[in-house]
Amino acid sequence: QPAFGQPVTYDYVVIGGGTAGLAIASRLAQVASVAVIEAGGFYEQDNGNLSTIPGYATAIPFLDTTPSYPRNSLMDWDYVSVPQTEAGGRQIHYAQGKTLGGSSAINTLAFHRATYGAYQKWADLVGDQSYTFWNILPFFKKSAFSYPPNFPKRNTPNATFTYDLTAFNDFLRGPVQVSWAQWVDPTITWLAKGIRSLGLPQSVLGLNSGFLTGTGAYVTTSVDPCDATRSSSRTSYMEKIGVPAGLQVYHHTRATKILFSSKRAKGVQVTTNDKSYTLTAKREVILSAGVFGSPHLLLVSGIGPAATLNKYNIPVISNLAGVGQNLWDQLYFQIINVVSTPSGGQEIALDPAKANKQYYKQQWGPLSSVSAYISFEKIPSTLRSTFSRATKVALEWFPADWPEVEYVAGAAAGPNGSTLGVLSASLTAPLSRGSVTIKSADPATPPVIDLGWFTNPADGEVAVAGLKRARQAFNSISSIKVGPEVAPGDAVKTDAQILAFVKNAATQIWHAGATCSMGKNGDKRAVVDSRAKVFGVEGLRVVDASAFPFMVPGHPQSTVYMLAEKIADAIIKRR
Ligand SMILES: Cc1cc2nc3c(=O)[nH]c(=O)nc-3n(C[C@H](O)[C@H](O)[C@H](O)COP(=O)(O)OP(=O)(O)OC[C@H]3O[C@@H](n4cnc5c(N)ncnc54)[C@H](O)[C@@H]3O)c2cc1C
Repeated sequence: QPAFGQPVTYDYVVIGGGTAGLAIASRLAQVASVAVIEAGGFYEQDNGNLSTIPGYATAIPFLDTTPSYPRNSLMDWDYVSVPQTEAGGRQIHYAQGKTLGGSSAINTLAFHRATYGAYQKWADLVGDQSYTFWNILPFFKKSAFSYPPNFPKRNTPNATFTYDLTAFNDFLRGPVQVSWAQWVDPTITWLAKGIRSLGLPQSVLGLNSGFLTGTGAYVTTSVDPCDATRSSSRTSYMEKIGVPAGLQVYHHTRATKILFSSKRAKGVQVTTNDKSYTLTAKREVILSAGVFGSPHLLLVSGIGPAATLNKYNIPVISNLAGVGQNLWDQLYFQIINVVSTPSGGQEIALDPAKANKQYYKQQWGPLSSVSAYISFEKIPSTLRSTFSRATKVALEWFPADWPEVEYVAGAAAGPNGSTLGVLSASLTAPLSRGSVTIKSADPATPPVIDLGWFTNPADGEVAVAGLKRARQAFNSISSIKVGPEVAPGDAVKTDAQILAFVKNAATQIWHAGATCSMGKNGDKRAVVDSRAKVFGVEGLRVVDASAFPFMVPGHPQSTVYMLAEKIADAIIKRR
């Protein structure tokens, strides 16, 4: 690191050493000098095994979504939303990784791609056909390497599958390590059977070939199968492929303002240990601070709706109405039953020493795995017929292969050594929109986050149908159910009761995006063009989940990596 506080100049200054930030920085640093500014540090120190060991991915305490969550401010931004008026007035703690690796260091590791239709929609919306599935496939392949399943080690004959050998280009050996769980939770195999009973067969290709709707599969995960540890953007882009010579990482350093000379981004004001200094960018500033951090930093730097900027006496650099708007989020709710089948959570709770031994000696057992089975569908006609006309019309915006609901089969330790079977549903075509704005010009004041949950009544209608389908799936395997339903509970029967339940119980699945949406010039939601360049200024791009034009169906991390690779390639080739 250069002498502290010295003005330093780089070709590129990347704000945020998260999922997208480290990926794009690592590629650019092979041909140029690059500074990465990251507010957090090293997750092995600040979150220990909770981040590293796959089996703990869903057990990180600060993923609690209530405002009284146990804090770990070394790792998390401590974002809490405004009360969600249509979701029981609840305030939601929305965890976001603050560490090298960003949210890829705390996420739940599911790794798959969206659909042909979704990426075609992206291409059409932004007016750039380089975003179709076939055109972005090379960047998916460049970012991630997939190992074939290890069936002998998996040793679960009722959880075998076929997959698409061509989905990953093993020859390119992308840095993110992707694999199928080497240990399968027995309860999940039962729940998978329940989901299949809905008429959603197991896919022969898996979930990385552009097809999701109407099928399901054991999902690939961002886990390195060689040592059964999390593959984050840091272990992959900074360690697996080596730290490129041109890369300088400023960790524990916060970006407080993007600096402009006239309309050109020329650097970033940063703070380390309360000391402020400037990093100058000869070519570009790249903003990768995430779905909440990126719009927040744009706003305090003078890019956003003029009315908001004027209110806080922030000089307007670019009047862009879309900054912080168009927040997409996927709501998530669960059917929970005590079940008679064994589970990983139960095994860990009953005999932690055995689970530890299996993990450390064999890289196997419940701690080695997040072995979810995931399925997607459009709500079938029998339930769809109950939708209002407005909901049916609104859902027509989504392409034919874009699912409306995702089902995830999971399991957890229950009370007194029991197992809880968890079948969740989440809305993959949400129609409510939230926003991110500011209440102060001071970058240290947290942004105002309104998730907008259930503000479009269509989401309530789809959620009711989704919950009924998940319950139907669970009831098809009633032989493993023990006692009454734990959640929502047998008393929750009518549509009105189910709606009240989901509004009060739904949480995020942490897939927020699109707050600095990509789009065509003139589109009032658009903040960046298809090359991720911010409208109205020079030398500034936004590259992260905030720059998506919408949240893709399913789990987005593979698409975040793809976008980082695509924009890095465009910058390097000057396209
Ligand atoms: C709990 C959780 C579970 C999830 N599960 C899954 C899953 O199973 N599968 C999946 O595909 N996706 C999952 N996701 C979503 C996925 O991880 C995110 O969409 C993705 O990681 C976002 O990448 P990003 O680059 O946009 O932001 P991030 O990875 O969050 O990176 C933003 C970075 O910017 C830094 N930063 C922000 N502001 C500043 C500043 N002012 N100065 C310096 N640094 C700053 C942050 O500290 C962070 O490191 C999950 C997310 C979470 C939080």
